[in-house]
Order: sequence, then structure tokens, then C-alpha cells
Amino acid sequence: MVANNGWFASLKNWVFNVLKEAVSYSIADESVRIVQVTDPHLFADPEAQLLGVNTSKSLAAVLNTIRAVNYPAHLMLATGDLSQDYSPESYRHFVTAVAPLNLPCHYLPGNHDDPRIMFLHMQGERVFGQQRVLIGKWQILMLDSTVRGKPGGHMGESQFELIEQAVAAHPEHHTLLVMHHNPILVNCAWLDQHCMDNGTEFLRRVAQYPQIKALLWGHVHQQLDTHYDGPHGMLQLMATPSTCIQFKPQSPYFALDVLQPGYRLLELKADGSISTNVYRVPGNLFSPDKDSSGY
Ligand SMILES: Nc1ncnc2c1ncn2[C@@H]1O[C@@H]2COP(=O)(O)O[C@H]2[C@H]1O
Ligand SMILES: [Fe+2]
Repeated sequence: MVANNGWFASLKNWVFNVLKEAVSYSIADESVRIVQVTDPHLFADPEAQLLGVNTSKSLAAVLNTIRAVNYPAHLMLATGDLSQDYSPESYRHFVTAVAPLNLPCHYLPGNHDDPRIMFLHMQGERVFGQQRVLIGKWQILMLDSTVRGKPGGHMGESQFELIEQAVAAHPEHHTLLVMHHNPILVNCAWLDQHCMDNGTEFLRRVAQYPQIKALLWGHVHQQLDTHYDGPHGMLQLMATPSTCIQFKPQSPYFALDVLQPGYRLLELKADGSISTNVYRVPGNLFSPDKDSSGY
């Protein structure tokens, strides 16, 4: 028993240290270009639907749209809820689906993910669960805002420590913080009960670092582009539509939107500013069950 515990503790320690290691890229361009996909909610069964949308097909449609625009991206970021059923197959499906884009893919967990199953099955030559990415003049921190067994989020002290250490290690880099949960409310009461519960404190603390320029998340299945006024200037705040069902903005009760699945492109510039846009799958192929009251 004791030996087992020792073995398990060392394995956990090893995984934790691997996750803390930085992945570095050297690029010739001044700007860093990123594709973000979020909340695909995949199942083991590729025919399965979430509220009337086949999530495997909607992810494929988003990825086809991305390929068609030929955006010269350096990286893909996948910001959680990759699975809807916690299955190993759902994670393997995600890796297979994004492979043709031929981009390194950095992922973090959402409330519908099991971080251990995710880490074990998100295997690919260019698929990374590491929390720190150095690229061009930027540092990207992939934070874990999940709370085991809960739909809402919390930013734990270990994540604040990671930010502190990463910024101290590369004070000359601009920093982008990436996470699953929203640190600000989106004005949908039913959804805001599942926000990052210490979001106000999180924003106040991260705004103390002049290096931190922007925050990017998923979870809310809708677009949001706003900012936070900090002591060192404006922090850009960005939420991105899901690659499957969309939540209706400003709705107090659970309601789905008719908008199509989407994704976000970002250009992180050498001066610390960011240009970004959300795009959606063209047409009207995906229509969720409008009468559903949740999942
Ligand atoms: N009707 C509902 N009321 C409150 N929460 C819900 C409802 N339906 C789903 N949820 C949860 O709210 C979460 C918001 O986005 P997620 O994709 O994390 O998954 C959703 C569910 O876990
Ligand atoms: Fe989600």
C-alpha cells in the first residue's frame, strides 16, 4: 500500500513537473498567429449529438472553414470541454480531427473534461498539455480553472504561482493568459452561476503585472470582446464561441442561439497589442433543438 502510494505520488509529481515545463518556438515573423477552438464536447460515438447538434460534424465543419481561409497560424489553442462524455475515444477523436491542420496544438481542461484521461489520451507528436508556451515576443500561459466535479471554476493559488514564476522568468515577454472559465460575468444568470468564482480577485491580481496584456477563454459558448482597465493600462478580454452549440447572449434562463459554430483567430503583435476576430461556419447547417432546457 505504502509502496503503491509512493509510486503514485512520484508519477503525479512527474506529470505536474512535465506540465510546468515551457514549450518554446522560434519564429521568423514579428507577430504570433493563433487559431483558438473551444468547447467541442465530443463523444466516443461520432454519431452522438448534443441538443441536436452532431458535435463531431460541427468540429469538422469549423476545422474545414479554418483550412479554407489559409490563415498562416503558428499554433492552435484548445480551451477545454473537448469531451462531453470523458471517454478516451473523445480525446483521440479530437487529436485525429485537428491533425490535418498541421499545427502544434496546446490544450487545457474544461469542466466537462477529466484532466487525467485527457492527458493520457491527448497523444500526438505536436499535442501539448504543458502550461507555458514561449513564442516570438510572447509568453502564453495555459491555466487550469477547473474544480473537480463542478461546472463552475476557480483560479487556485498554484495557478497564481505559475503566473508569478513565468512572468519573473521572462519579464521581457508580453503575456497572454488562457483558461476555460470566464472571470467576468456574461449577463446570463443561468450560466454566470458557473463562472470563475474568484474572477474579480483574479483580474485585480493579474492586472498588477505590466507584461499581462490579455485574457482568453471558452466555456460561455458565445463571443465576447471587452477590456479591463488595470493600473498598467487596458487588458483585452476575449471569449470565443463553441465549435458546437451556442448559448444565447443576455438570457437569464437557458437558451440556445441560432448562430453557427465558430472559432477565433488572433495576431499577437510584437508591441504587445492584439488583433482578433471571431468567425463562424458559413450557411445554416447546424440547428440545435431550440426547446431543450439544458444538458
Ligand atoms: N439549464 C441549465 N441550467 C444551469 N446549468 C446548466 C443547464 N444546462 C447545462 N448546464 C451546465 O452549464 C454549463 C455551461 O457550459 P458547459 O459547456 O460547461 O456545460 C453546461 C452544463 O454543465
Ligand atoms: Fe462547454
